[in-house]
Amino acid sequence: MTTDAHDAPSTPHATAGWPAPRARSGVDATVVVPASKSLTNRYLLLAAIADGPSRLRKPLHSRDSVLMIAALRALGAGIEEIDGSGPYGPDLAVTPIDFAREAHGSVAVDCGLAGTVMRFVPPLAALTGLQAAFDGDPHARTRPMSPVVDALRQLGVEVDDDGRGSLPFTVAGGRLATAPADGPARVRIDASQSSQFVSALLLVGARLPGGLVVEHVGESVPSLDHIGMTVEVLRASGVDVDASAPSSWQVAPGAVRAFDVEIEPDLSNAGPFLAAALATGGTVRVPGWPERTTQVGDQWRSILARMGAEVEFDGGVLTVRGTGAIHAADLADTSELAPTVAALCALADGPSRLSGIAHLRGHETNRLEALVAEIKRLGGDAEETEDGLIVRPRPLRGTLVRSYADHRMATFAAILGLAVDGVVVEDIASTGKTMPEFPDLWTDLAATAERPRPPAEAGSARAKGA
Ligand SMILES: O=C(O)C1=C[C@@H](OP(=O)(O)O)[C@@H](O)[C@H](O)C1
Ligand SMILES: C=C(OP(=O)(O)O)C(=O)O
Repeated sequence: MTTDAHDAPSTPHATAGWPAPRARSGVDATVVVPASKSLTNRYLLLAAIADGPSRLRKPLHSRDSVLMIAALRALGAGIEEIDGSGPYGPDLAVTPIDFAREAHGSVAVDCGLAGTVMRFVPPLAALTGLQAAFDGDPHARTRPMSPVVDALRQLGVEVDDDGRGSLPFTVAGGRLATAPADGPARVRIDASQSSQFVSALLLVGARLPGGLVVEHVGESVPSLDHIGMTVEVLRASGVDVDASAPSSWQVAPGAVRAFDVEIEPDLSNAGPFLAAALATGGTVRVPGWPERTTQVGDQWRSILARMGAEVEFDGGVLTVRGTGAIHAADLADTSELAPTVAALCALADGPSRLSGIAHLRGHETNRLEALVAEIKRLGGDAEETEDGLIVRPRPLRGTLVRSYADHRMATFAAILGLAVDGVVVEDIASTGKTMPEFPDLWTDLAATAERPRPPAEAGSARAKGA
């Protein structure tokens, strides 16, 4: 289904087309992947409500983390860049918000297109007593928000949204951190459109004087791994979270312990690089892969093996070898991994089905619609189902692939560009949302395919730490 929206440029500021590098033989690279967006932004927010100064080591520096930092500073946290050990920028030192101080006045929060900012920060604003006006990119205004607004109203916080239930809105008072309580506050929300609605409330729950119970009512909650991540980072900071009942979470009141943490690489963003091994019949290694993680991107190990790769995990390095075959797949609940999986499906040996991802219609763009439109634009065949996609491989031809300001649509196009002549990616700068280094890393990766080398030599893209 191609719509008018999908024939329009992604953003008013879209960069000119980026000719995607083609790889005519297998890539052979070690890629140091920058830090996780989801972990960086959770730890930043927790540090802002912690009981003392915290440090984030090897954090992400991207548009989404910059927006989170600006929002937290506006609400009273101190955040400084300090010497770091990460290859992609300094560490971050965070001084928490002083909730004992009377807070007056109003602040503006730019959410950009960051779900973690637009969903996680409003409940924090409601803790402070400040009036906070939230807005974001044009498409941010269409992303689902009303469960956060509803939850704040259930907690007695005034939210002025002119009845829209979406950005822009103002959290206009409420001082949840000091509200009297004789038991946990309770909210009931429908989180079927985003797990971030639940995470947003759990993250601040311990700072409510009686704690917080969040109950979900409605269809199933998507991206459950991300709620697991929220629960785990809270518990690691000494917060008691009961997640034992289905669709219900209870956060006990108490201090959020200050921390010193090293952020894991972003395993979702590792996806396009690992997919390059399959798309080119090459080898890609990602060092620093955690032994244990709550990141959904750990699923690459099983997904890529099912699609035909040899996958090995040894000494903290994940190695993916393309075998020349890309098998069709029937995969459920791939969450934010889906655009990368869809690129491989378009190159696979038969039709694939992705299910359990209806909520991708509320991501940076309507990803189901966008993926179908762009696969078709490339000469492939795909269709939307109620909760996902069917992708039928066809011979593809190069063209300008639209990004819709969506970093994962840009990287989807880059993967196909490795295997198809003449792919041009619109607005490659959209990758700056979570990985500003993407164009350089990708160019380095593709160059390893062209380089003649003796069989024993391992090529390397930014092989720092490898
Ligand atoms: O909490 C988080 O950090 C995220 C949760 C998920 O959102 P949805 O539940 O809306 O899919 C994921 O897709 C997003 O990229 C990051
Ligand atoms: C859905 C995503 O982002 P956000 O955090 O903006 O929801 C994503 O990065 O795939």
